[in-house]
Amino acid sequence: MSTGPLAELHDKARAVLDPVHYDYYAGGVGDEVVLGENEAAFRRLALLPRVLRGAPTRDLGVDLPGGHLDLPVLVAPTAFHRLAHPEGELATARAAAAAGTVLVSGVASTVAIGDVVAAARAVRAEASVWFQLYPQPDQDVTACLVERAERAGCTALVVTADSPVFGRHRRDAEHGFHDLPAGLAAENMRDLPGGPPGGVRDIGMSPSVSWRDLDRLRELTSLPLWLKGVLHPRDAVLAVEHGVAGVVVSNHGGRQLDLVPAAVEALPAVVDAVAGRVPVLLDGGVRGGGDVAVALALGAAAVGVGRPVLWGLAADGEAGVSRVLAVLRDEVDHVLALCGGRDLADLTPDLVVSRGTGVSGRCG
Ligand SMILES: Cc1cc2nc3c(=O)[nH]c(=O)nc-3n(C[C@H](O)[C@H](O)[C@H](O)COP(=O)(O)O)c2cc1C
Ligand SMILES: CCCCC(=O)C(=O)O
Repeated sequence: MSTGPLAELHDKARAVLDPVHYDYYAGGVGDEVVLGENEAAFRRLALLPRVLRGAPTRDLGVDLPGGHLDLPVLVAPTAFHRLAHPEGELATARAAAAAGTVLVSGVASTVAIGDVVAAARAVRAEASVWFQLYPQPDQDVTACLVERAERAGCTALVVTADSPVFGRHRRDAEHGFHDLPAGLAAENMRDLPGGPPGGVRDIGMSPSVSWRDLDRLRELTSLPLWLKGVLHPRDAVLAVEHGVAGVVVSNHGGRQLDLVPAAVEALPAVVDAVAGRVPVLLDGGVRGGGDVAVALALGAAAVGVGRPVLWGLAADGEAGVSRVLAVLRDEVDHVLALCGGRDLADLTPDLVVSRGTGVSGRCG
């Protein structure tokens, strides 16, 4: 059982959420093996701190294609925030902007992207919001979504590649949860080609999605493109060859294929394959500053958090999301100090060892 401020927010969220919506957020695919492994894999890793090389203050900033982060944690795209809180994505956007980080706002947002970006910019004029999308089976719909994101002022696109079909979530099937409650909708899907006038189209998944779709997106927009949901190092290389601005190592929070490795276990091979050509992000199972530090030491430029943000939002709206980001910021800073770091570049791979296997001598 975990304790601490983030676990408390999770407990509060569980208490206030409709159990069906709690299970939608919390659940994973299949037997939820990967869901558990994402967190468990971090527990199997340890940090070997360096001593006597500290600094009075630490710089946690990261520059990425599409925006600067004041802390190496951004908000991963998660669907339907108005299930958690009436202000939904508006509250999340304000909290992310105030913390100086990026919100990756999903196509499956219950607030239209233009309103999400406006909420972030009202808090901080230079706030960056990225737009996540699934390439839609109908290319006109994809093009329309990209245009909406550009018009809204998004500064990057995140293309999710791990969902050629949707994962089968048993908790949702058991509850019969298939539709949003009345009054909530995926607002970015309103008034699209082929959809009902004024109404909302379903978000499509396309089993035939291919690298050609990524190329088409590159032709459609000059925004930096991130490819999310990469686990195989060969795909990371292909992504670089297809001109992505960055790669997100992710197993969708254990919600797609229940056979894959934990995100942090897939990270090192992708980092090796990419070889510094573009930044690599990781999401999945990050639940504290120590996890952030481990992921960065293994080569991630920053990490995304999904469920912790949803728990903060459900527990206390904008203030709850702000608290999640403040806790992570404070914990990363503290761990970095304890590792004798002055900035994030001091988190190097030699600081990460496996728990329970001894420490082999490396003096690089
Ligand atoms: C409720 C929920 C909805 C999600 N919706 C999306 C989505 O619409 N698009 C997407 O690319 N990823 C989505 N994800 C995956 C997250 O972006 C991210 O990969 C994952 O949540 C990270 O794991 P964590 O929750 O352990 O931090 C969703 C995750 C959750 C939990
Ligand atoms: C069509 C909505 C997709 C949401 C999603 O990606 C998830 O629940 O994991």
